[in-house]
Amino acid sequence: MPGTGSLNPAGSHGRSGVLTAFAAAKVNLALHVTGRRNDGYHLLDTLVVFPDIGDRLSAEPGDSVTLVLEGPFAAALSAESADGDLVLKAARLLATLSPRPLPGARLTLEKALPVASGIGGGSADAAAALRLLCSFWNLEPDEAELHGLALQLGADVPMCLASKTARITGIGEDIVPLAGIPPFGIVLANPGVPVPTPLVFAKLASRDNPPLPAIPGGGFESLSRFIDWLGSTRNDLEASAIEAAGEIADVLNALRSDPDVALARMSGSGATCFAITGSRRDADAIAARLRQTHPDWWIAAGAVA
Ligand SMILES: C[C@@](CO)(OP(=O)(O)O)[C@H](O)COP(=O)(O)OP(=O)(O)OC[C@H]1O[C@@H](n2ccc(N)nc2=O)[C@H](O)[C@@H]1O
Ligand SMILES: Nc1ncnc2c1ncn2[C@@H]1O[C@H](COP(=O)(O)OP(=O)(O)O)[C@@H](O)[C@H]1O
Repeated sequence: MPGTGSLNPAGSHGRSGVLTAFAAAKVNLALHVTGRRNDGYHLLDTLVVFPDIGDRLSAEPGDSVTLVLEGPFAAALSAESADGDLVLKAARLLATLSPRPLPGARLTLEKALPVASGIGGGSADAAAALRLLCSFWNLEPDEAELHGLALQLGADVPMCLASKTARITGIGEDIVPLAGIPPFGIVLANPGVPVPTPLVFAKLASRDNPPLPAIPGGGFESLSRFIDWLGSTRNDLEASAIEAAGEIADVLNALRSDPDVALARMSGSGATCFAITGSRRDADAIAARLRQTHPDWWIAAGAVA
């Protein structure tokens, strides 16, 4: 089921011998940059959600570990070395845990999320690969060991391994699941410009910003209360991302001009922006309108449960 696949440790069985997992997009509803470590990595305070919009990974028996890319954004990845794909990197790293040789796995990635776009598609794929191959190879690392492997693959991979609404601090490793956020619809829109994450961090004007405001202990009693709270938060990477790719401002303007959008902001280091709506139905309607005016943008609608 979309939205939960990468959460499902066992993956789900399809046709015989095939395991599948869903790799949900990661959306930073708020992202504060609060400092910088000595190694140059930035300290974050971020609230992430995982809508039912994402990639799909499957594994079936094969002679060796191979990856086939399919789907709308397969070409964007094929241009890069297949060896460098985070799915294969995750497979190689996981295999180091096994004292015995492991059987081959023919992996297929249905790449639906745009690449290098601030919604952690590669990180979600890597996390899905870890979960899926644990099941495929009958490996049972404990959660701490898996978390350690995930962090070696990228700062965003541990949160994608959890794939649950959470407040994240550190560089991405300190994960506190958050309950009490009402469900909402979401629209994702990307103008088709890849934005390299290191460039956006490098362009930051300020690296010591205040953390997220307090989150009410009992959660938010309504979506409008949650939107009010979000209104007092920021994405500290937005200005430097817009400096790198001015199209992001166009996406934000287009989303904010729709009367059914409650709040619009950039996710991660961009260029994907999100809009929060009252329901999935509103999100579908907004996405349909946006496709009329911007047929060249990648636009997806979904929900956060
Ligand atoms: C900005 C965020 C917010 O969730 O999302 P994306 O825009 O990538 O989706 C993440 O922190 C991105 O995490 P991820 O994409 O896994 O980063 P990595 O591959 O580990 O790092 C790529 C590069 O980004 C910079 N980087 C990344 C994370 C961080 N906390 N501080 C950094 O300075 C570093 O220059 C690093 O070399
Ligand atoms: N399966 C994958 N999907 C996306 N990107 C990948 C993948 N494997 C490796 N990468 C590399 O990771 C980089 C970051 O990708 P991605 O996770 O999509 O970015 P972001 O976190 O900004 O959305 C890409 O530029 C690409 O070179």
